[in-house]
Amino acid sequence: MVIEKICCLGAGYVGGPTCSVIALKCPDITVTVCDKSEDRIKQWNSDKLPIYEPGLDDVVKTCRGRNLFFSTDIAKGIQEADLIFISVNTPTKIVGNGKGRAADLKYVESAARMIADLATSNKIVVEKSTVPVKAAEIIMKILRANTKPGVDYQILSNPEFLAEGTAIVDLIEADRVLIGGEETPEGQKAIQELCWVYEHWIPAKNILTTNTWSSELSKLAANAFLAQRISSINSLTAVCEATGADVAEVAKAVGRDSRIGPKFLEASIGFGGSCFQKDILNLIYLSECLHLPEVAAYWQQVLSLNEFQKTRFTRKVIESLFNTVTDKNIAILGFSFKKNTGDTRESPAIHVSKTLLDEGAKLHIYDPKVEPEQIYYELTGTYVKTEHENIKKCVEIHDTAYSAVTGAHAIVLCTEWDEFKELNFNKIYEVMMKPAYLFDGRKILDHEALQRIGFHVQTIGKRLARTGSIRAQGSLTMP
Ligand SMILES: NC(=O)c1ccc[n+]([C@@H]2O[C@H](COP(=O)([O-])OP(=O)(O)OC[C@H]3O[C@@H](n4cnc5c(N)ncnc54)[C@H](O)[C@@H]3O)[C@@H](O)[C@H]2O)c1
Ligand SMILES: O=c1ccn([C@@H]2O[C@H](COP(=O)(O)OP(=O)(O)O[C@H]3O[C@H](CO)[C@@H](O)[C@H](O)[C@H]3O)[C@@H](O)[C@H]2O)c(=O)[nH]1
Repeated sequence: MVIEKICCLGAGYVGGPTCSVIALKCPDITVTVCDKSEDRIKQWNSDKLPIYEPGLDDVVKTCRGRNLFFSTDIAKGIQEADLIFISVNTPTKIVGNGKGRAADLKYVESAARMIADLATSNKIVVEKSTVPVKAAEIIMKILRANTKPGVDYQILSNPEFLAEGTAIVDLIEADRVLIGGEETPEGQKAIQELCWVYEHWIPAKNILTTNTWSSELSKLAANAFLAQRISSINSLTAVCEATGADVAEVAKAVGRDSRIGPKFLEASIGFGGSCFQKDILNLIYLSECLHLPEVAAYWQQVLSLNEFQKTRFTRKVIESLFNTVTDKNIAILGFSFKKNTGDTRESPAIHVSKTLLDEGAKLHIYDPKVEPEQIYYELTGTYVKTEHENIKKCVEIHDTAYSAVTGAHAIVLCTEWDEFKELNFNKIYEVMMKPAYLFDGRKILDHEALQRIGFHVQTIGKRLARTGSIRAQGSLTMP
């Protein structure tokens, strides 16, 4: 089979950018991205795309209407396609068996059932969503139990490794593409067909093929390893603050060992995003189901350390502000889980903001890409506007960082947006309450320069020397 038409179920952070890049690099293939959400598809077809991702607008503008289409007509998409990506969400279960840990596969299952109902010709079905090991078996069972005469399915696993904020570059210059399939001649043929799609721009040596279960597990393993590095360096921040070591210096020295490498060793207030926690919980649940409590406990510690880090940082803020933030104005700079995305899922800024609100603070939040409604949603758990009225009494969303910090007792920097490095802190110091506190949760500012201006500065993994101009009002170190 030559792949002429691809359909993708799920027009989210993965389906949208991935298929846009496939359309860009494969002008001979027609790509249709389908979603059951009319609103989302309307946005993909508008000038304001539903997600912010550097470079995405240009790719979509080049291909949309040419060989890239966004549609709610799932039936047509499925029927016409030779190959179907399943890129639906796989959140952590919130009820029932395995709640709080297992992945909820209801959207994957419903996508498989739609394909089974609607397909009238052979399909290669590709699991792109992140799933527990053996999830492809569920898709296989549903499809093969409902096969119509003359329709044959091959199921592949092709996990996605893009990171938000760098998705387009990650897709175009992928370190590797991973494709798992059945160890049968038909399975191997399907793998080769998907390889052919990627070979339009990915060197063949960077396309790894495995069996289905290795592919599924590799995705969980990659995220677990990445998150483990962050928890490892974050665990040392507490040691640095207590001893006078500087975590940036430690990370540099450790990362120079070519066996360890320098990437993903940035200490922070903790990792966020929709993937790390969810996928490690998934791995923990899998380990428990396989009666491997030691393995489960090992990965659980990566998550526990992350919670500890978020709590430790927030406690530091409160303790420094004389152990009370009641009625104090706190400016929160950055609300997304990392720079260059408007995504707030599991953002550490949510933990910081909720804790400060519980302690009675008034928050002034600024983020260059997160919509106010999204911030209110994260703080209330609902998009119902009338339910936001209460929180609006203590949370104000600002259009600029300067407006957010005016009259603030403290600034808490939660996301490493580049524009925060360019702020005029002399001007900011003037408009803040005194003593003026600044907590840099991302280690991106020039702390010595801030101290010279007069700020009381605290950061992660480094005990800052008190300069002459500083009259320390709170404890500078964590217990
Ligand atoms: N966000 C990332 O950076 C990232 C990276 C790699 C892998 N992943 C994985 O990819 C998957 C998708 O993640 P995401 O962030 O794109 O999720 P998302 O929530 O942004 O998008 C999922 C979309 O699927 C749609 N959908 C659900 N069921 C559907 C159905 N039956 N038919 C059509 N559309 C349907 C939803 O309406 C939603 O728009 C998850 O498994 C995630 O773990 C995410
Ligand atoms: O040294 C670091 C690197 C990252 N982070 C934080 O870790 C979180 C996740 O960052 P990142 O991994 O860059 O973004 P994600 O979009 O969550 O991407 C991860 O999760 C995706 C979904 O599975 C995978 O595809 C990617 O490969 C994997 O990097 C963010 O809060 C970052 O601020 C740190 O604190 N220190």
